[in-house]
Amino acid sequence: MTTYESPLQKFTDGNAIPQLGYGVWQVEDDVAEKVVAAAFKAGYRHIDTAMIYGNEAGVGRAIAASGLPREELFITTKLWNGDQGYEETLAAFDASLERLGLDYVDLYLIHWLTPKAGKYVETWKALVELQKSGRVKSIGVSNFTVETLREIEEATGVVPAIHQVETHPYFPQAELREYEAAKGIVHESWSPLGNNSDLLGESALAAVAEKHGATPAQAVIAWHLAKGNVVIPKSVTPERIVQNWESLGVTLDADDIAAIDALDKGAEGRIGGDPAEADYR
Ligand SMILES: NC(=O)C1=CN([C@@H]2O[C@H](COP(=O)(O)OP(=O)(O)OC[C@H]3O[C@@H](n4cnc5c(N)ncnc54)[C@H](OP(=O)(O)O)[C@@H]3O)[C@@H](O)[C@H]2O)C=CC1
Ligand SMILES: O=C(O)C(=O)[C@@H](O)[C@H](O)C(=O)CO
Repeated sequence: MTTYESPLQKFTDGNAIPQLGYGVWQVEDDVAEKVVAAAFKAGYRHIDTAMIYGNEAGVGRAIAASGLPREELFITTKLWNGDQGYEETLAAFDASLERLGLDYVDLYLIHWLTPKAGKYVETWKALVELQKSGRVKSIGVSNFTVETLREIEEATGVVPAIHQVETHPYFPQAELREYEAAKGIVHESWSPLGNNSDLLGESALAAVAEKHGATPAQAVIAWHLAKGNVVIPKSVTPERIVQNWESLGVTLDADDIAAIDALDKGAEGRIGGDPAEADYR
C-alpha cells in the first residue's frame, strides 16, 4: 500500500495548511469520534469542524485518543453566526477550544458573512486579537464576497489567510479565486464533491476517472488539488475515507482538467446559500 502525505498550501502569515483535509458537517458527535479516528488512520492530519456542526467534542476525543503529536495536526473550527460581535467572538472561541480539548486551533474562521447582522468587521477584529494571543495560529473567513474581503482588510490591515467557500466543478468560483490569488488568500473548497448533487454521476467525470483507474470522487478531488484549492471532502463511509485520501495518487493532465472545467454551470451551479444574501442565525 502506498503511503501518501498531503501537499501544503502556504499562508501569508507564515503558516501552512495540508491541502487535503477531512470535513465533518452532518456527522453526529459520537460518530465524529469514530470517523475522525478512521481519517487519522488513513493519513489525514487536517480536520474541518465548526461550532454549529455539534461535533467539536467528538473531534476532540478522536484527537486525544489518536496519540498523534499535536504539531502534526491541523484543526479548523468556525465561529457561528449568532456569536458574531467582538466580545461574543472571544467567548465563543473559548467555548470551542474547551469542547475540542485543545489549547490552540490552527485555523479559526468566521463561518458566514451574515450581511444583515452587520457585525463582520468587529468580528474580524476579534479574530485578529485571538491570533495575537497565540491561541489561534491562523485566521480566515468563510462565505464572504470580494467586496467584504476588501472591507475587512481595509478596516484592520489584516488579510484573511484563507477563504472557505462553496467550490466544485459545477461552481468553480473563477472570479473570486482571481481576487484571492492577487491577495495571497488561499482558496478552500466546501462541498468539494458537490454534496449529493448529480456531479459524481457526470459522464465526463467517469471518462477522466476511468483513464486514471480512479473513481469520479477521486477525479474531482484531484481537480481541486491541481487548481491549488484546499479540499475537505466529507464521508462517514470507511472505504470512501480511504479512497478520498488516495486521490493524492491521481495526477490529472491538462485535457482532464479542461474536461472537468467544462462542467461549470455558472450561477446555476451553486448548491448552498449565496454569502451576499444568506443570513442564517
Ligand atoms: N463553511 C461552510 O459554510 C461549509 C463548509 N463545509 C465543509 O466542507 C465539508 C465537505 O462538504 P460537504 O457538504 O460535507 O459535502 P461533500 O462535497 O464533501 O460531499 C459529501 C457527500 O459525498 C459522499 N461521498 C464522499 N466521498 C465519496 C466518494 N468517494 N464516492 C461517492 N460519494 C462520496 C458522502 O457520503 P457518505 O458520507 O455517506 O460516505 C456525502 O454524502 C463539510 O463536511 C464541512 O467540513 C460544507 C458546507 C458548508
Ligand atoms: O455546513 C456548513 O458549514 C454550513 O455553513 C451550513 O451548511 C450550515 O451548517 C447550515 O446548515 C446553514 O443553515
